[in-house]
Amino acid sequence: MIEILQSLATGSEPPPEHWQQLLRHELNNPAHMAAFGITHEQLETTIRQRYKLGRSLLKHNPDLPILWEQLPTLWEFWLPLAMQLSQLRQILNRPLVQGILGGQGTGKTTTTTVISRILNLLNYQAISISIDDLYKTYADRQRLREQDPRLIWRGPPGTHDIDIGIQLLDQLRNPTPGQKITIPRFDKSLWNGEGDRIEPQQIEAPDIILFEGWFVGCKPVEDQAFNHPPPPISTDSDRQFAREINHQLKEYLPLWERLDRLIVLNPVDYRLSKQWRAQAEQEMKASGKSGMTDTEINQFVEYFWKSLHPELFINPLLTDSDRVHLVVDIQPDHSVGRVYKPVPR
Ligand SMILES: Nc1ncnc2c1ncn2[C@@H]1O[C@H](COP(=O)(O)OP(=O)(O)OP(=O)(O)O)[C@@H](O)[C@H]1O
Ligand SMILES: O=C(O)[C@H](O)CO
Repeated sequence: MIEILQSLATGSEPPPEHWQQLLRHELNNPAHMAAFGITHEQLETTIRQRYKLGRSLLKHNPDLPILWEQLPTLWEFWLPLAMQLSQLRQILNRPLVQGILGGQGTGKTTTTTVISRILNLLNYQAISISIDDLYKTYADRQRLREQDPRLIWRGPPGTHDIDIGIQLLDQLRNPTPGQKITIPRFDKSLWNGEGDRIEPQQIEAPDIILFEGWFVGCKPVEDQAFNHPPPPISTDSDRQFAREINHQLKEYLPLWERLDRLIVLNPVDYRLSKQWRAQAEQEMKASGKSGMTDTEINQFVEYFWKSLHPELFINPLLTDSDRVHLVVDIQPDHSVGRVYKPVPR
């Protein structure tokens, strides 16, 4: 399969046996076909279109080496998702908001970058917005920390400006003709890594909005979930903090109501976030920037788990076919594993 996909980069027409292999590969994965709404009748056309699109993407985006490094992910996930979004956008009479939920380092930024490039080739304008863009300003978070010293870092529910997010999604979903839309932006490197809001971006209304974040679409859970929570929620004060954050999460539901669809990037083990974060910090240090120490990384990632634990808040979504349209398993090397529609339990 990988050799066939490598031919995407060469420009020569694949021989008939390669087409047959691509078709068989898809037919052998009915869950994948169902997830992207590919019927047997459309199979051949879809595969040929996907191939053509992949080839054009590689040709026009030499600055994105990840495309060559991750050809199977491109074939199994990014190309079919972008094709599906363009079809859905065509049916919907307004801009489409795609939510993308994934823990730290699951590949949200990479995914939204690649999907936007593919959508461009399909003549759709896409914009990526992160829940991080809604963080309160540095000054506001300083004040928040004075009131509640447990909020040592940005991140948990309570540290975002939800009203700005609601107004933003409303404007993006129903723009008036010619309207310019102001997108808030956040720079994580300011104030010694604490981050602050920066000059917003002004854009024309896009066709598709990719709204990503580490708890996008998560719902509050029953209070009893905190009676015997998973580690690192271990002390009484951890349990108390987790309960309060769970309560805060209610405030975010109006934001999630404005999503048309939700995808979950689901690491095969949520603890991989630590390893991925450590890799990212090492890369930052290698490029001459300052990065966190291993102890700091552990504390940072555990703070997120103590706020909204993936086992409590993400696992229930994996079988929630009403709210989640696609689950994508992410393997330790970042490549995709299974891609499927949740099956109700
Ligand atoms: N499919 C992939 N194949 C290989 N590497 C990948 C893939 N997706 C992401 N990565 C790498 O993993 C790291 C984290 O990816 P990315 O920044 O996209 O994740 P994220 O979910 O946005 O992270 P964060 O929560 O920290 O913002 C990056 O170094 C990126 O290059
Ligand atoms: O850096 C952050 O704020 C967290 O990783 C969430 O994206």
